[in-house]
Amino acid sequence: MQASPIYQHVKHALEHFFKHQQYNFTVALSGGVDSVVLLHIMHLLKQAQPKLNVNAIYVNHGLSQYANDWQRFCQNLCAELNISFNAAQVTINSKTRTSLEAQAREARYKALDELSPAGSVILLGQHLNDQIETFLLRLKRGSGLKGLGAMQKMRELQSGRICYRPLLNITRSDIEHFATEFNITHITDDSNTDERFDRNFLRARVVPLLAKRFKGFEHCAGRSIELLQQQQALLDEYTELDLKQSINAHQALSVSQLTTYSNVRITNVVRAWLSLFTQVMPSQKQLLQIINQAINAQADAQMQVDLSEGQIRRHQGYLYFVTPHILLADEALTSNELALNDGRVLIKQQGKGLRAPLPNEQVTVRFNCNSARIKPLKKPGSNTLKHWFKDAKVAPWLRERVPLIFYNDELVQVVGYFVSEKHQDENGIFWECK
Ligand SMILES: Nc1ncnc2c1ncn2[C@@H]1O[C@H](COP(=O)(O)OP(=O)(O)OP(=O)(O)O)[C@@H](O)[C@H]1O
Repeated sequence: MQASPIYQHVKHALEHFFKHQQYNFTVALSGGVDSVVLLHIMHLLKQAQPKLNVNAIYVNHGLSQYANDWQRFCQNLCAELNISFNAAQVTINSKTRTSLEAQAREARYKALDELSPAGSVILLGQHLNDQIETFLLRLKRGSGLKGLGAMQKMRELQSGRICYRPLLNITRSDIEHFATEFNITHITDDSNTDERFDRNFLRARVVPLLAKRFKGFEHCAGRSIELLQQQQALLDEYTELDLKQSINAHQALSVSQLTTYSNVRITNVVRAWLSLFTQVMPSQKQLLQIINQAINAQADAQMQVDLSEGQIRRHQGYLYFVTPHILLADEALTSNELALNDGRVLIKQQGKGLRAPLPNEQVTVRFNCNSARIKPLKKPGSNTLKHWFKDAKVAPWLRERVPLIFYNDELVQVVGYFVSEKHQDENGIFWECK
């Protein structure tokens, strides 16, 4: 086994971790041939490298009638190899197969992260054919450079945990040969052969056809994917530089800086800027609309482009991403200033206004809460904000920009207009917006 190219490959791949004194690994064990082979290799590596700590986790999605059998299989295998084992039970309730797979994946990573010992690297069994199938699925969807780059060998989860795919350059058939040669038993998931599903169709029909016709196709495709990843990494570095050049301290984007760039570079930096605020990228059409309005509209013209999670506004030569709700961070209780996303600043002043918040009152600033109620000082009775705005003849398009100060869920100040009678204090505080 030690002489086999797969063992040598994984050993070589992990040396990078050993160099950094990282010896703790958790195998994400599904019972399928890929992760089972990976587990055997880690078991062997442990003999050669005594510092190595290996454990395994099986995530039981409860989706297959065999899920518990697979769990038992994994548990027995780990007992045989003297590798500590854990299983996590997750619940998935989705209707379509695509969203089901996505949910299962998300739940799986979360469970793996939660159950893995602190600091250990999670090892996943995806191989070169998984990678090519992912590439082809993305090609079918019309993805760009990033999407076609498919899976990264190394990935960092939100928590900072590292996931690593040491078999990503190895073909499925090499893994299967290894298992046959060394009599390694594993489970087979029948649902992987149903060709109504795109990945299975690519796996059973398309990739074998290409591999038969073009010698070395899988490795060549793998090399192309690695090149795409490198080019994306390079582009990311340049994008970072452009973004740094183009934004100010409030993360607003300078229109005059944009105009020094070519069209593709503008589109690229606007996308990168938007990704600071939202995961949902606008369509190509919306993006062009933003760029056109930002650059071509008269300097004093109002600009507003609505996106799903906020609006793009222009103010004194800068673009702002304005979200409807801005929550004050806890430290804002003591801090005297808050920069709003549209370039204005909310400043806490001492004087006639509100009593200070109590220790159990969280201070937040919100926008667009027309149905919130308040009894303003020197006004008759309590009513909705909509009513008081109307009463004070505030133009409708200005109302949404008025910061509203809440103590917990109670509206206490309509900045620039009203203070709550119940919360008033002659020697208190008030918020001003500049
Ligand atoms: N139930 C499971 N428990 C633990 N690990 C799992 C489980 N299912 C899959 N894995 C891990 O994920 C790897 C990839 O599995 P598979 O190809 O079935 O998942 P996938 O849905 O394609 O995931 P991905 O989106 O990450 O490619 C496996 O080799 C294994 O390491």
